[in-house]
Amino acid sequence: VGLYKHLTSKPKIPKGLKPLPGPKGYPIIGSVPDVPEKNGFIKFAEWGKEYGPIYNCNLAGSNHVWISSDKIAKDLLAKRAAIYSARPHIPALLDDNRTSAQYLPLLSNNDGWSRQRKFANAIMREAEKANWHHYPELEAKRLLVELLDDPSQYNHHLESFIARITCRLAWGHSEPSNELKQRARELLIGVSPTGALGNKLPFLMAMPDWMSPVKAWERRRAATERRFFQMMEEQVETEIKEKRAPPSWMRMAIEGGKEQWNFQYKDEGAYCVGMHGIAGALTIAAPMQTFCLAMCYYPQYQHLVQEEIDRVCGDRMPQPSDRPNMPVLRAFIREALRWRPPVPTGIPHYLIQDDEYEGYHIPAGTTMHPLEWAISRDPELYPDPEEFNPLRWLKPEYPTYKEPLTEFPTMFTGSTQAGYGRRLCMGSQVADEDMFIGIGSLAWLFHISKEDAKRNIMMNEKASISEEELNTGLDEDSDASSEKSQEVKFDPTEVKAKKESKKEVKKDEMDPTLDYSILLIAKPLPFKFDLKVRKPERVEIVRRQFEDGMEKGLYESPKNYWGDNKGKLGWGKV
Ligand code: HEM
Repeated sequence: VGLYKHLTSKPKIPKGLKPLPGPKGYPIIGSVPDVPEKNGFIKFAEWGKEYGPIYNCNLAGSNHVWISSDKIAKDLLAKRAAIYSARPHIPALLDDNRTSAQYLPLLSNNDGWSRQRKFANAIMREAEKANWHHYPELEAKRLLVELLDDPSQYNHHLESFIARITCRLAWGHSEPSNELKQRARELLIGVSPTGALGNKLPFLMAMPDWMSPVKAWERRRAATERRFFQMMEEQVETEIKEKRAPPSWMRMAIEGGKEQWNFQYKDEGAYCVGMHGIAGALTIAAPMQTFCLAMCYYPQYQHLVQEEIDRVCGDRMPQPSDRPNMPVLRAFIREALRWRPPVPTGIPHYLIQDDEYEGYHIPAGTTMHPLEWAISRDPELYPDPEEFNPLRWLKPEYPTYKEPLTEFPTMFTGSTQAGYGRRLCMGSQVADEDMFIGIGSLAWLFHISKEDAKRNIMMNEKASISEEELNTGLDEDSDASSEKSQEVKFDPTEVKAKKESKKEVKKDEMDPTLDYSILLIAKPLPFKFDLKVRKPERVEIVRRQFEDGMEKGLYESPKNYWGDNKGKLGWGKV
């Protein structure tokens, strides 16, 4: 009875204030049954239209507030950051994410968080000064060759591209990239509300391992992760002793030591570096895959980015110094992030003290969601928000247009996708560089289309993709050839409005551009498309450069860290 009373009790509303509106839900479980597992963020956005840009929702006894407006998110999460910067508890992890100083993005704003953010700032600035050691350009060559040789594994190659850059930044080597991808995937499952069962049924985490497979899975995940991070630290330590350690975040952690970074437990530096590796490994691959998807369904725009690349780069691959000269490429990237936000529900903040907003009461203990999906669909700011339309960043008649075009549009940095207030993403500059070079290189070499896709490119290796993705079906009938539309023209000096060709986007569940994975970071599920080489001479150029790099030993092969994977450590079943 006590538990029932606790779960069904409503917070007391101080005099003069109103409760936030929101769906009523059911006793105890609240609105859980009304939220579909797939694309739940669309349901939350619909409720935003029904109840307003800030509303309240009970989910299994805990209080959640969903924000669909950038202004409100800034008013609360940034301007009142002192009380809105903690994180909610994630039940499916063994150690308390808020205090364990393992995962910086999941820590509450305590000493561990300040210490690690300081370290993160330093490693990012240092790597940025060194132009990220040109790792994105180096890995872009390997990516293109892999796509030429085996396009059917495109998602594996795109994810490897990102993971290899992050591994090089983190530890100075690309060989742990497959392991990093798996670590990222497993942690993502562990922390996603739609991932590990322990997040839906927290009591499973209180049982002994033999009664709770989900707890045993988490134990193996956590142990494997710890050992992996330790091994990487040991490797860099040895290399430092032997004076052959490439620059890396781990090397900075070791050389600065406790004196500089004030790490409080033995593996803290290894975790902080590893966490940055993980944060980078999957997030950036999502917009890269979204870009390919958008090119298939909005073919009228692709020639714009190709023209720009040909004009600026000719037969060499894009490089970081091209950035000011390529507003169109930046606009495609910014639009891909807006159209399909990589973290559509946002990463939640947690309110530590009762608050009031515009006459509404928000009780302490509320989980606050900046709902990126809805925030990036504000029709005032983004007319026809469901359309992928890169011109909204390039033509003066759109509210989002900003000059000078040498600087705007920015890509990830400065977008709402990077979060709010004191918890702003630490990796936005890495993300910008990786996406600019990665997506730019794809558009430099390939024409992406669905039109001639005769083969099924769904033969993903198990190693490249998680079970939830493998299990989701492919709509064999979907074919973009019916989506042919006129090419759109864009002249940067043109001021007058022109009517763009419009394409109808189906908003029902069958819309293939909404077929995304269900975890916290959403990426398109594998889909059919065709990669056609645009200029055969570019193939020779990129192959030659890659072979040169191979001869110089610049490209390491992936390493297997756990042998047959049957011991206490290794890849969990996902
Ligand atoms: C396109 C790629 C990326 C996206 C969409 C993304 C998104 C986000 C979001 C939404 C947050 C939470 C912000 C908040 O709580 O208000 C975040 C935090 C964070 N991100 Fe990123 N991120 C990306 C890339 C990266 C990369 C490449 C790194 C590092 C190499 C990184 C490191 C972090 C860290 C450490 C935090 C935690 C900051 C804190 O809680 O204090 N992210 N990111």
